[in-house]
Amino acid sequence: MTKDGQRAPKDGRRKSKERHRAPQHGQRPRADGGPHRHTAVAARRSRDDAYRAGFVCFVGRPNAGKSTLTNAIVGQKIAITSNKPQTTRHVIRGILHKPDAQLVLVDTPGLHRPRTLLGTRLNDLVKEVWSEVDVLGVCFPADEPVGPGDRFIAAELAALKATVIAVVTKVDLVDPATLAQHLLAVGELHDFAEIVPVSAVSGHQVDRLTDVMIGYLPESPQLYPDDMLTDEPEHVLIGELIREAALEGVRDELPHSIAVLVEEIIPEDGLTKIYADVYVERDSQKAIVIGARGSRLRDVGTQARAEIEKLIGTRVYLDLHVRVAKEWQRDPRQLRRLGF
Ligand SMILES: Nc1nc2c(ncn2[C@@H]2O[C@H](COP(=O)(O)OP(=O)(O)OP(=O)(O)O)[C@@H](O)[C@H]2O)c(=O)[nH]1
Repeated sequence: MTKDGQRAPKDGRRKSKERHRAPQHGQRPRADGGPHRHTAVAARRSRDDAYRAGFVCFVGRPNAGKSTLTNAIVGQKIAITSNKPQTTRHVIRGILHKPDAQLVLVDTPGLHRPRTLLGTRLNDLVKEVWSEVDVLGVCFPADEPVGPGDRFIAAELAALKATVIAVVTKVDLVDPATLAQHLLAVGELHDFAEIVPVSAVSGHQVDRLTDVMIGYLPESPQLYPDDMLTDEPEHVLIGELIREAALEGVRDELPHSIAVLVEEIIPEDGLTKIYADVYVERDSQKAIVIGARGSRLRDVGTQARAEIEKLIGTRVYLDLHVRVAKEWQRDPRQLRRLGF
């Protein structure tokens, strides 16, 4: 990036290729799983046990712990997490492979009362996913009392065809008596098929939750190849890692104003060059993200680069550019451009 924020000419840069192509959520993909599929799974399966596969979605109010739980189940950092509500914007899918089952996790933004066009789009997205999955895990954080946000979600559950399970998250943060009371309060919200307390941080009951959810999946052939952990395109995952780094330590109102668009990914010998734009809504926000003499943006770059290197396994050169897209959360054209 040059001093006035302009980029060098784009000559010679190739557009990135998406690594995996897979069907949209809810849509059954090819039974042969495409070119990477191993045949070993079929052989491992015992003839008596039905193989189960299907889609599971965690829902819940913002900050309920959905992304952390998704990561704990899939065992790799796929959905980004942060302690700011509404971090998750994209539907990100993690895939858990077991000898007798395949559990496909769809991660959604928290459902909330919308205040902007972005809010409305996010809620529509959440409901679209709900109508397509086999199991819905509604997350209730154990360290916060059941409140209006939870009741708002519970009221939306009645008409669904999916099996609805209550997941009481973050149980490591409360004592047994508080947990017991919380479980009772949750039980009164809806006629859940099961109520499972878990801690994604300590790992407590994560395996049990997985088994419970698999039990409610339909009998089905394997849906995805054995080695696939997510079918999100690489540029989306990279954009999310940059956004996560940009959210670190900024003022509370800023997270909702940050969006990231990865423009180009250029693999070279052992090095991947990544060019990305960080969008904010106002000039004042741009100054915050860049920091004094660019110090903050440098930190964001350093942190994001380390995470991206873990994800793609090569050294990374990261070029970040901060741009202002005025009021992008309310502007349909801008929202489309930013992928919403
Ligand atoms: N102690 C503890 N903290 C947790 C646990 N699960 C999540 N958290 C923390 O809670 C915060 C929110 O977690 P996320 O997984 O980002 O929540 P989310 O529901 O995906 O949030 P949105 O993206 O806003 O919808 C983060 O700071 C997590 O580290 C848990 O089991 N124990």
